[in-house]
Amino acid sequence: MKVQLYFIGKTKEKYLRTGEEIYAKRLSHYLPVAVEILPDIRMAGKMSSEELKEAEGKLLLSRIGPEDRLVLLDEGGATYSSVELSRWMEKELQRPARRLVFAVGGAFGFTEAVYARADQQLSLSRMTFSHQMVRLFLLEQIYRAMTILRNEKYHNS
Ligand SMILES: C[S@@+](CC[C@H](N)C(=O)[O-])C[C@H]1O[C@@H](n2cnc3c(N)ncnc32)[C@H](O)[C@@H]1O
Repeated sequence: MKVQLYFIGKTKEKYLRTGEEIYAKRLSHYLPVAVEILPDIRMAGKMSSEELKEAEGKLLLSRIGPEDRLVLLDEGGATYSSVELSRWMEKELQRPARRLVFAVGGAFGFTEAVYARADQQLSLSRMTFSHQMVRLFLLEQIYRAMTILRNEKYHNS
């Protein structure tokens, strides 16, 4: 099954972009994976945080098909150890869904409409990270999960 990641707006920091590219490339050796950066909303500076969130949410939902499995990255979501995440991935990849879609929210998170469409929420920690850092952490954790499933050396504990 194809794995799709949606990130809202360009990653501004080069050190994070470089890391994302490295892990997306590594991951592509294990899975058909695509990362799409949803374009920054025009006139965002003139919008309230609610308006911006609404516009970002509509853009994200326009990309999601009825047969997609949508997993939102959210600090309030389910937490797993890396080994548990690998087992979770294994199960997810066996589902009949068209794509396994991970979405990282913008700076203000997701709207209720996006939460309502989601099939699951996944937390990387109870702590809040910047939306741009989460992208790199997510890619690294999916990559780590795939190496665990293949019994490869990357994961050491
Ligand atoms: C700065 S956070 C927004 C936090 C804010 N509490 C909210 O949801 O309204 C931006 C995005 O980063 C992601 N994020 C931040 N910390 C995370 C964590 N610990 N686990 C999973 N995703 C996280 C989520 O996708 C979130 O929507």
